[in-house]
Amino acid sequence: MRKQPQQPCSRAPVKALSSGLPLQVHDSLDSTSLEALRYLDGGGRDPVWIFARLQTAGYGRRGRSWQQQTGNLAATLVMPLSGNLASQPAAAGFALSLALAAALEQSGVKPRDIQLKWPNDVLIDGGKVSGILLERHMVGGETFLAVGVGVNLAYKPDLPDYPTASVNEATGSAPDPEAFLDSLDEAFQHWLALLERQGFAPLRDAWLERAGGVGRQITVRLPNETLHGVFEGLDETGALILRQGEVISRINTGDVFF
Ligand SMILES: O=C(O)CCCC[C@@H]1SC[C@@H]2NC(=O)N[C@@H]21
Repeated sequence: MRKQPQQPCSRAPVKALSSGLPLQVHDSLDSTSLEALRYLDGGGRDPVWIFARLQTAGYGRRGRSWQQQTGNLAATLVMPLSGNLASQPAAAGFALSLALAAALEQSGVKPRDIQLKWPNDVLIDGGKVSGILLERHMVGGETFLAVGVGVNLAYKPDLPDYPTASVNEATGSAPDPEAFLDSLDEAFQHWLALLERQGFAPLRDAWLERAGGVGRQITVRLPNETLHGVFEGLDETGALILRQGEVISRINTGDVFF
């Protein structure tokens, strides 16, 4: 029988998702990913999803802030980094992107309107509907992965830098965040199990089938420079392969624009 997770930092109720994974439910948190760190610091070791109805200080990749209002999804899964993920933690981001596409379809978003954008964004009609944040934590000699995910279910933020989307806008109704997380987790566990059985290749193939910009000219903004080239695909670690004339680069971090 699965052990109940320790709850060192909160008395948040714990439910079980359909997959059997426990779910901590918080009314309000600064950030589910910060709570994940507190969970580990407080001695928590078992896998757990941490979910907040309201998140007041969410953050994203490269230190950006992540706006979330009640009605949208904010959650972080803490899990030991083991198996194939240990050598390839980035695969978790591709597995979760694929799971997001499936959960969005289940919520009524048309498959043809859903597109994946490297590394881990999911778009509806070109607008960003979700973001994924992967963080590695070393605690007591063990390594854990915190997989944070935010999804615009009910509302989309108005951002100056890029277009955004919400499920509500796409389908006319907003799924319940906990129900959406249940379906997301189920699909995520499916892709993680496939990663364990067959490695990254089937995830890479499935991701590329739904990805935007493949085979086309794209722009990649890196911390210190901006590159233009053809998006050739992903390598065996999930790095983006960019061709500029005869020069092939493998990019591990950056923002892509189609
Ligand atoms: O696109 C990004 O930059 C990633 C955004 C990740 C946001 C989620 S919301 C749940 C979790 N808690 C956080 O503070 N961030 C992640």
